[in-house]
Amino acid sequence: MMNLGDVYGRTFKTLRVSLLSTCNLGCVYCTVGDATINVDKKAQTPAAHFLKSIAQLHEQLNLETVRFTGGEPLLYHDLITVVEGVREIGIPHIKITTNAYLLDRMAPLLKEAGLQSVNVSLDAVDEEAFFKMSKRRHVDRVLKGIDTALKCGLEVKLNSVVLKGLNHEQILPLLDYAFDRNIPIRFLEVMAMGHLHNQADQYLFTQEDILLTIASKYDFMRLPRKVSATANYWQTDEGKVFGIVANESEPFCHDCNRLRLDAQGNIYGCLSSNFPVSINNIETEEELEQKLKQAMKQKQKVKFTGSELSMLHIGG
Ligand SMILES: Nc1nc2c(ncn2[C@@H]2O[C@H](COP(=O)(O)OP(=O)(O)OP(=O)(O)O)[C@@H](O)[C@H]2O)c(=O)[nH]1
Ligand SMILES: C[S@@+](CC[C@H](N)C(=O)[O-])C[C@H]1O[C@@H](n2cnc3c(N)ncnc32)[C@H](O)[C@@H]1O
Ligand code: SF4
Ligand code: SF4
Repeated sequence: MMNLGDVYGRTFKTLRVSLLSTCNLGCVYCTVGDATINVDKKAQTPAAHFLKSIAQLHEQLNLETVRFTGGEPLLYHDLITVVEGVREIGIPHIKITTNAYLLDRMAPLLKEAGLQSVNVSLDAVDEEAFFKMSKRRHVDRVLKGIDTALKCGLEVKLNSVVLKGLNHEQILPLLDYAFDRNIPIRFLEVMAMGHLHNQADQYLFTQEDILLTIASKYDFMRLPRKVSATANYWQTDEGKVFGIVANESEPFCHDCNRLRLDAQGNIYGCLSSNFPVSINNIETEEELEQKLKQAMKQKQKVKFTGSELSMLHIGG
């Protein structure tokens, strides 16, 4: 095991695994979304490839968390095998970020396989607003998936991207939906990438805008930020907690502990890096250490603005 750290003392403790790069929704702000499903399972990376890389990385880094993402991870053909595999490797926290369109069917199987936590991306509870954001009908499918996940005993959190003029009026309905069910919710500032990368300023609803909206209904105070967290959190006078991932107005690169692995066997030290570092065919610890050092150099300097990310590829 190696002690990898950069000049800011950052290490890799959370591995985000992009299982595939296709999706069944077409979120207007996303690099992935075009509402097409790649049904060719043979084109997807075999579970064994992911598990080999994850085991090698864990051996070097003593990972605390694996988070599956994509694309849409619930479309990955062998998800149960990779979740079970990660449990066997011994990584303590196994999580997923998903649009939950297929979660109703998958939640019990995932729980059984060892998954603990689900971040559900939900930008609206209203059907028309959901369609505007995701280009898909049937928000009820997502809501049913959330109910099933909760019933199975999975921890659930919500992620809601806010776009000015498209869904900002959903902030309070989303908040009330989450508060009623005691589900933590985080609002996400849009990052300047994907289809909107040139127009992100026009759609950006900032942390401050979000707080002003919530202040029209609730009184709240800020909570101390947890180390390496993506979100800032507040607590209302009634004891309900909500968060904001303020990628644009309050970047959180200074204690970032995340490493990304894609379906081609490449690692990236930063979500915004466009430079793949392949760990395919790595056999020795020394070789992997060199690759990890290369990836660590990709982390953003402590100050960055989301607009610097425009044009770059980002996989969840
Ligand atoms: N800039 C940046 N954004 C990130 C990073 N990790 C996640 N995000 C963004 O944060 C939002 C929420 O991502 P999630 O997949 O729920 O991950 P998370 O916030 O780390 O999840 P928790 O562990 O539950 O806090 C998404 O918009 C991600 O793109 C990161 O390392 N850097
Ligand atoms: C890329 S998605 C992949 C996982 C899954 N398909 C989902 O939507 O949860 C991961 C997270 O990134 C967020 N995201 C995607 N594009 C974004 C953008 N331009 N700005 C902010 N967040 C974004 C999504 O809302 C989601 O919460
Ligand atoms: S945010 Fe997630 S659900 Fe929406 S298009 Fe992107 S990958 Fe698909
Ligand atoms: S932009 Fe890069 S360095 Fe900054 S928090 Fe995200 S992954 Fe970490």
